[in-house]
Amino acid sequence: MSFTEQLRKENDDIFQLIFEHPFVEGIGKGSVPNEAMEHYIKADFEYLNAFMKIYGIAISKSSNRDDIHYFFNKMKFILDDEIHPHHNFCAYIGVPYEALQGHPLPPTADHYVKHMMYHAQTGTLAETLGALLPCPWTYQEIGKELMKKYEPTESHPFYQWITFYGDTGARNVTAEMRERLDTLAESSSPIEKQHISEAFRKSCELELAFWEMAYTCEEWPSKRKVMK
Ligand SMILES: Cc1ncc(CN)c(N)n1
Repeated sequence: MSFTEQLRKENDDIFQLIFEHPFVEGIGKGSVPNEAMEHYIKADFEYLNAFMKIYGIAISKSSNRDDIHYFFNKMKFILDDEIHPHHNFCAYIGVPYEALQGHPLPPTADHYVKHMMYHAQTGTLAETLGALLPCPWTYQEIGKELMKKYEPTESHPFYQWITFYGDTGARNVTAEMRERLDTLAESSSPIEKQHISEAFRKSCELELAFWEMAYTCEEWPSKRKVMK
């Protein structure tokens, strides 16, 4: 079993909880409360901005052009392609995308991006990938699960979102990241592998928490607007 297969197996409990989450199930059924969706897009736009900055940190840790090229392409994927699922959600709630950009992150999303930043700043490239991998992997599996369970057609309100993550483009993002991490893990020490596993599990937890954050429209306790 490869290192990332092992990670997937150890964290299957969280993957199953994600598939069952009411926000995710709502995408499959074609009905999610507008406020939850708006909360999700606001947080996810800024989350993906932070994700690209972490790719930037990963570039600074890269030792060859192949790695630099890889992270550069993944950044492009977020900029050019991953806006489509956001547009799908915006169309559903009838709010312009621009109105949902530039908002401060709610606590859970804030925690998630800082968790990834921490591993990127203090850990190796492999540890950084361990913290990043649940992002593409959980969504790719959500897309696959929803396609299998709901067999959406073009008239489904979230057809674009589901097919985007269930289709080959998103599958490749996960496969390529797994391949890189598996290669790096081959020369990682047991303690480094431990750090990668911990970073991976916490990111899985935070993926689940992100859906809950959006579904419950989580705010900072004081309700006062926080600075970005
Ligand atoms: C929080 C989160 N996790 C994952 C993805 C899919 N890249 C996303 N857009 N947002």
